[in-house]
Amino acid sequence: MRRIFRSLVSIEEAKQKLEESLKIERKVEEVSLRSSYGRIIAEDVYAPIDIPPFDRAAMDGYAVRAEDTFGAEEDKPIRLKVVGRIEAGDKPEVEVNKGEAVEISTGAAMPKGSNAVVMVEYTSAENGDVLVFRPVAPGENVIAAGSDIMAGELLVRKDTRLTAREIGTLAAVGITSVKVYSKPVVAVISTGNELIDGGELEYGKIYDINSAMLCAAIEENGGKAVYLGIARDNEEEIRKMIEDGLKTADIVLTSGGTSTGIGDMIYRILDNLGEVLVHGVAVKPGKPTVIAIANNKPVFGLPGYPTSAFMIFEIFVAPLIRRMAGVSKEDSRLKAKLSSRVFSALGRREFLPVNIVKGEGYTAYPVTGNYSAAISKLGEADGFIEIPESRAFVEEGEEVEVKLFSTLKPADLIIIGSHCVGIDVLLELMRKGKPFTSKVINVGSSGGLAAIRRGEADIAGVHLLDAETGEYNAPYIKRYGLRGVVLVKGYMRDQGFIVARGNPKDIKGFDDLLRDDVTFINRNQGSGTRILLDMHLKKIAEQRGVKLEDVTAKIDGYTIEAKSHTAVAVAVLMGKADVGLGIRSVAERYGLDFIPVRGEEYDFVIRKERFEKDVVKRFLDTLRSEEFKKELEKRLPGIRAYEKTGEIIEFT
Ligand SMILES: Nc1nc2c(c(=O)[nH]1)N[C@H]1C(S)=C(S)[C@@H](COP(=O)(O)OP(=O)(O)OC[C@H]3O[C@@H](n4cnc5c(N)ncnc54)[C@H](O)[C@@H]3O)O[C@H]1N2
Ligand code: MOO
Repeated sequence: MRRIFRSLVSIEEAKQKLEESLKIERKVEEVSLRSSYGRIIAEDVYAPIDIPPFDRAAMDGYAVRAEDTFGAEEDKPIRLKVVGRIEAGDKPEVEVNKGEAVEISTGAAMPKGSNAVVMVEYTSAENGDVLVFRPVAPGENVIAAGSDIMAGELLVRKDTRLTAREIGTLAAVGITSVKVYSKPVVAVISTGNELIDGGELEYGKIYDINSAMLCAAIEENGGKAVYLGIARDNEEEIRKMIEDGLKTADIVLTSGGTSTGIGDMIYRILDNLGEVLVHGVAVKPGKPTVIAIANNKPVFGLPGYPTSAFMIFEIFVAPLIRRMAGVSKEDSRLKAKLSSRVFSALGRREFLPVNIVKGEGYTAYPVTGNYSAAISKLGEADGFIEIPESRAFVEEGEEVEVKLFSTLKPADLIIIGSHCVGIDVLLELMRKGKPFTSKVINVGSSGGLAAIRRGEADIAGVHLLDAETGEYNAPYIKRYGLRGVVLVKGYMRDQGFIVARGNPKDIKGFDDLLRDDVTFINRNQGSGTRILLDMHLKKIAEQRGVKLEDVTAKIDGYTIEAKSHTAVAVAVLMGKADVGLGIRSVAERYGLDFIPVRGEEYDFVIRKERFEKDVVKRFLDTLRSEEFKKELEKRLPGIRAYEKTGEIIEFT
């Protein structure tokens, strides 16, 4: 029988159960000081000796009795008898008596009787004597014993993370090894027949994401990751790997196989090996989480979806590793306004990854789409917001608290708008100069214009076709009432029909879409490609003297909407459709044929005052460069610079 989650527990309940069943031990080990960087010291360390251990000369010169030099002047030097010489490292055998001096070098131990050093610059050697031209005060140019560190002083406090500075201090007092907390060992197992670890990707297979990601997250939090491999969806194999993990590790993590499907068996295995504390948490993402105790060790069955696995790791596993490793972490949070309304699952607390952009205050851009399955969304995010169980949505503009993954580093260049691979090439060329950081947020053309209005984006990439005039972008800037901005003409993207290789259905134009033997795949409403299609269909309707609906009704597949150019190409590749509209570069990537319809003008909107930014200037220079033009030709067929590229239209 399939197991349906009996009842979801809240995050707090799950943590409580884990807390009650776990005895957290912090193990300690001794490591050499030289290899202790970044470790957490497990003891208070007191200085066993004074540093410096003896009075020592701070300058090259002569060790003297300060009193003997009183009254010395440039034209009335005092003569002292030189009775010896001490180098750094020597044990001083001589003594300085009244009227005597000892030649001394920086770092050498001061001889008995002396209490100051006259710098060599203010002396002159003469027949075994030295003439002193300036007086010194007692203690001058001498570093007193214990003045740096006094024996018995606390040097480094327990639980401190050792950096170069602490390590230097410990080295000063002769410490060569330190007690540090052992890194908790965390075993990582991926499960799933579909997973492979590099190599050629057969259809149906995917590369293992979770193990590499989790191993890094373990190290980030102060643990030691041990990767055990990929277990097939086979109860025996998974159980053996978990048992191996339990033998060597303090914590065992699996990912995948936690849910209720046919291949999902982690629950059963852990139920046999130990005690399952939690099966199902009221959280999104990460609902099908399993937490168990086996051999007195915690075992976490993380969900298979990468973002789900990561968030559950952050919520439950990371704090546990840090406690065992003695690592502390400041939560860093900030308040931001939400860029657009988001819907959330009632009854589950949602941890929604967001991207932070600074305009007037901070704006949080939620990642879009099915983010629990999409790893790249997590890579782009700066942190996440928590949406309570009781909320079905959070409104655009509402203030939210963002918990940051790490310190927020504002990017030098922020581009928000419609996605285009041409931008990636442009940024790559810009990077040949001075290094800079950039953030590209893909929220569609209209989202880009909104970000320009709010002052969040330096640059917005847009391709909005005005159905009335057939003109790109400029009509929309007017319609949006944007002022103080410029439209920089970008490049052309060839739009056309994507068809199977050899064009077996002989598609020549829009009329062919109405044929009975042709199946079409459409794009989503609001996309530029869809507007282009409907513009042409309207023309056909006018020519034939019928309504637009009569034309669209004749197209098999008009109501089937793909969300991206790539999705259109894949539908054609798999034979689900004969034809779709999209850009040439995607058709070529999939080895499909392409019949051009028209060029789409992809442009950039920039606030005028941002032209003062160096990176914005460089962006423009690169856009207009011959190199960019060539690089586009070489790498992105169907995206091309043209005579208008770099032209500027002002909107005042
Ligand atoms: N009928 C139901 N189906 C699903 C439910 C449900 O409640 N009822 N829950 C969904 C939710 S929510 C999640 S989250 C996932 C979690 O499922 P599993 O933990 O059983 O994981 P799998 O099915 O094995 O994998 C899910 C997904 O992730 C991919 N995956 C797995 N491991 C890796 C890895 N190491 N690297 C990259 N990708 C990985 C896997 O191929 C699947 O695509 O279940 C939903 N289904
Ligand atoms: O719980 Mo699943 O992790 O929503 O995607």
